[in-house]
Amino acid sequence: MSTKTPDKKFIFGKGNFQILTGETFMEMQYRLLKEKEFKIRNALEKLRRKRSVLRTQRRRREFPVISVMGYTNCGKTTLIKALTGDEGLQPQDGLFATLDITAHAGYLPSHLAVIYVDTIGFLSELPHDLIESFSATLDDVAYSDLIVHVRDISHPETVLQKASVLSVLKNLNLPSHLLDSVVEVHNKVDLIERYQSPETNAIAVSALLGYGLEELKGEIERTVLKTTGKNILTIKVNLGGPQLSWLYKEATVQEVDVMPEDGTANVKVIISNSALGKYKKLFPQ
Ligand SMILES: Nc1nc2c(ncn2[C@@H]2O[C@H](COP(=O)(O)OP(=O)(O)OP(=O)(O)O)[C@@H](O)[C@H]2O)c(=O)[nH]1
Ligand SMILES: [Mg+2]
Repeated sequence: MSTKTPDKKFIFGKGNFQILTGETFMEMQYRLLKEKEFKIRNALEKLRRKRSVLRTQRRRREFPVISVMGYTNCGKTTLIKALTGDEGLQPQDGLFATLDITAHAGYLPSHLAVIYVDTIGFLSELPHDLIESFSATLDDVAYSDLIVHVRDISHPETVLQKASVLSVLKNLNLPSHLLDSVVEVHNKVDLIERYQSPETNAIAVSALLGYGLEELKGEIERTVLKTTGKNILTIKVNLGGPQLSWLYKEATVQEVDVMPEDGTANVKVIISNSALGKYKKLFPQ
């Protein structure tokens, strides 16, 4: 499982500012990051134990949940492995390699932690009596924040497969915000010479060779920030007060720029609308 701390270069910012408690600024940031990592681990553990945690109100959840869907064998598990570095994942050549829904943590370019949900692959010729139980495994997708639709672009029937996936998605009664914001991924581009996507919005990747992953993460981040009502802001804080610790706990701190002269710092954060409201109430300017 990937619970790597985000890029130290960004997080640790400048200087080694001495805080009144005797803990250095670097030590404090390290401790706060550890606490954050602990929180992510807990959230994942809960997801594992109880899939219906996905049903806790979308808006109140701390980590955006991204459902990775697509036709069987298109490379969903390989892609999640590449995005999260989760070595426990086992892609396989064959139908229905993934038989249960699992959750995996990853980071987007601005250090936003997200949870990717690996789902069971679609198949158009699914026997009739199985369709219902297959759809039941996808019930919880309705509670995710974003759907990533992976396609095996090298498959001779890729267009039919897309149509079949979209038709199942339509029948799942998903909220319209999910259907309208699907990120389409064209996978296995390494098998096609000089691949040019006919769909302008699709992101071309090779999950196996790691091509196009940064572009995909960027697109996922932009869409997730939009759909979850999060903001990227720079907030000036007094290092003697509790603001910085609060932001580490309740938001995603991206960058801390310390001004040793006056004991303040400019803190770049990703923060939800609701956490921002709380912050303004707790720490009025
Ligand atoms: N050449 C190539 N092969 C890939 C790529 N991504 C995945 N594969 C291969 O495609 C096969 C299926 O990959 P999986 O990740 O298991 O596919 P899946 O969508 O999770 O499959 P199910 O769980 O069965 O629905 C494996 O043999 C992968 O190695 C890619 O970008 N390029
Ligand atoms: Mg799989």
